Amino acid sequence: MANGLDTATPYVQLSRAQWSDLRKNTPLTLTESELEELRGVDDPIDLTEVTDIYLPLTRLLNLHFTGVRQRSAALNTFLGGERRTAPYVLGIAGSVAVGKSTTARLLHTLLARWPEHPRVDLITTDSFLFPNEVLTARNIMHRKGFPESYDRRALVRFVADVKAGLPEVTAPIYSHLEYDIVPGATQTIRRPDILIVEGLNVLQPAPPTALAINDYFDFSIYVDAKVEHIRDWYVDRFHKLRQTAFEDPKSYFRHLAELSEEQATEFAEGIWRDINERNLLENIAPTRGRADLVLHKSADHSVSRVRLRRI
Ligand SMILES: Nc1ncnc2c1ncn2[C@@H]1O[C@H](COP(=O)(O)OP(=O)(O)O)[C@@H](O)[C@H]1O
Ligand SMILES: CC(C)(COP(=O)(O)O)[C@@H](O)C(=O)NCCC(=O)O
Repeated sequence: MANGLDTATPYVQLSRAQWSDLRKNTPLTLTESELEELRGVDDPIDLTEVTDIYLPLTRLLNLHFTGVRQRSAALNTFLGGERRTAPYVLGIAGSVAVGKSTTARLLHTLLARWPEHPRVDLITTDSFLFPNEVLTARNIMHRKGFPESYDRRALVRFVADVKAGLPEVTAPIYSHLEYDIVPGATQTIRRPDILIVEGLNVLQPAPPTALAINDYFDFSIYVDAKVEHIRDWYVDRFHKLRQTAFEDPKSYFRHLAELSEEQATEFAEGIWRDINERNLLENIAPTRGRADLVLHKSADHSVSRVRLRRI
């Protein structure tokens, strides 16, 4: 039990210290100014967190990537002939405001610095939200982020096409500023070594007889924290956004820049309670057990323990 490795459960539980030891000799390839670029709004992540948490994680993913490549080479040998190796797909799940996008952007940068997988792409599932016009027509604007607010069929098709090695696969683009899909804008994924898919619902199981995006995942990470901490982070970030993004004339929330401090807190707590917390409890948290790795954050946003699934 002492090293978390000899329990009978499918999970290995590791303290922060045990996990950070698993960095071994993985070098730090990120500078303070690069980290500044990758950090999310109001995310206090520093280079110690990168060294202690993200370097062991990239070491694990690099080893796992190599294992998956070897497995697919074995299949190719069996089947004969030349076959293109499929991109390795990594899913990142968790609540609104838990810091998934910082995790995803950091892994995007760090993983691309390994010689075995220099081409890493990142997609966030908000690209597959229905446009506000459709959400309004379906009377589900207040359900943005819930499973039914996504074009799930298009999302599954997208991940399946990337995994199948299609030379170019396109996706729409969502703007947090405009709070909507950007009409006509697309992003193109061109056969990366690794595709990171980040979003609230990436671990949702498929409906009967269909496939889900996680059927195409090689590895998945759930970013976890106590609900009351995530709520505080959401409200704090809302205040930060009021002084930054919401001041932009293009911001969907520009009218909120005018609210008093108390009104803004009340507004943010309302959205948290009615939309994001509900979605977390009903749809997102129940998928945590499906993740290969859970990063558990404490009140100060730092990762305090890690759970790795070994079978
Ligand atoms: N209203 C907004 N305006 C601008 N940026 C936003 C807004 N809401 C969220 N963001 C940014 O969008 C990204 C995704 O946020 P979110 O879905 O809450 O996930 P997470 O906090 O887990 O990364 C974050 O980088 C966040 O800072
Ligand atoms: C855009 C989101 C649904 C997240 O999308 P994801 O990329 O995780 O699929 C979320 O950040 C959001 O805007 N939720 C709606 C409620 C709110 O404004 O907080």
